[in-house]
Amino acid sequence: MTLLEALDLHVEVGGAEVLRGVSLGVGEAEVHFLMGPNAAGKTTLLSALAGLPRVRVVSGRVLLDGEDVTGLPVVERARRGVALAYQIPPELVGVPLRSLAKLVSGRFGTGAYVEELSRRLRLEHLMGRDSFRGFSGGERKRAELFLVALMRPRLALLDEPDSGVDLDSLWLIADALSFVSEEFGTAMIVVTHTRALIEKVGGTAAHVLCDGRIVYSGAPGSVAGLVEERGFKGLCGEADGAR
Ligand SMILES: Nc1ncnc2c1ncn2[C@@H]1O[C@H](COP(=O)(O)OP(=O)(O)OP(=O)(O)O)[C@@H](O)[C@H]1O
Repeated sequence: MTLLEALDLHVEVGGAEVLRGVSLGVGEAEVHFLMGPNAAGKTTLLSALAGLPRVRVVSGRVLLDGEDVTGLPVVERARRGVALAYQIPPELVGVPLRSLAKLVSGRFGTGAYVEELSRRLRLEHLMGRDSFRGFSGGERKRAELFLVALMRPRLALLDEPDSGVDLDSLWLIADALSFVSEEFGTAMIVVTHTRALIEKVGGTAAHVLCDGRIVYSGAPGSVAGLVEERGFKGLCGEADGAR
């Protein structure tokens, strides 16, 4: 059965329509990439799927395991295995990363993976420091992915897990995404602008969102190649012309 289905979603943020009819299906353990120009609505889509109150679903539905969860709050969706990683994680003063990892892994039964994941993401030297406090951009992104992975979600919604990271961190993040997908069978929607990440992870499909609509979907490598070749301007412009 399809794990997650978005059906003709129309979503408003701050009174303006941002998503204008998005439909998307994600099966168990599938990895989907979401690409698109700035302000296309990628974060808004993840927020709507997670159930964040900052966005308002005007029409359309979100189904989880075939059940309509459109009206369910974020905690209820989290209980059903949906985890959302923000673009900018908050600093937690007085809470070392090790304690946070212990708390999360204890709750989700993933204690056996703390060491392996912290090693894969090269976080060992940060485990004693306050979570996210003074972390570099790359360290933040790696630490956040670490915590989301420890939740062993059924569906991870990852908003630019590679933003601002150097090439070494990019490979670590790609490796961790593949590991989590294979080891936990976690399905993912990953927002990214990075072709190298998509090619390294592989995955099921990539989608291009332009001005609140998905205009292209296909095999991850070929969609990423198309984006590089024609640019969002070309792709989004073409879709506009076809309407
Ligand atoms: N609170 C708000 N009030 C009004 N407009 C908003 C609000 N939050 C977001 N928007 C608008 O919604 C649109 C989509 O934003 P969103 O963050 O979803 O884009 P995105 O595709 O994730 O962009 P980026 O690649 O830059 O992260 C933007 O035009 C943004 O300015």
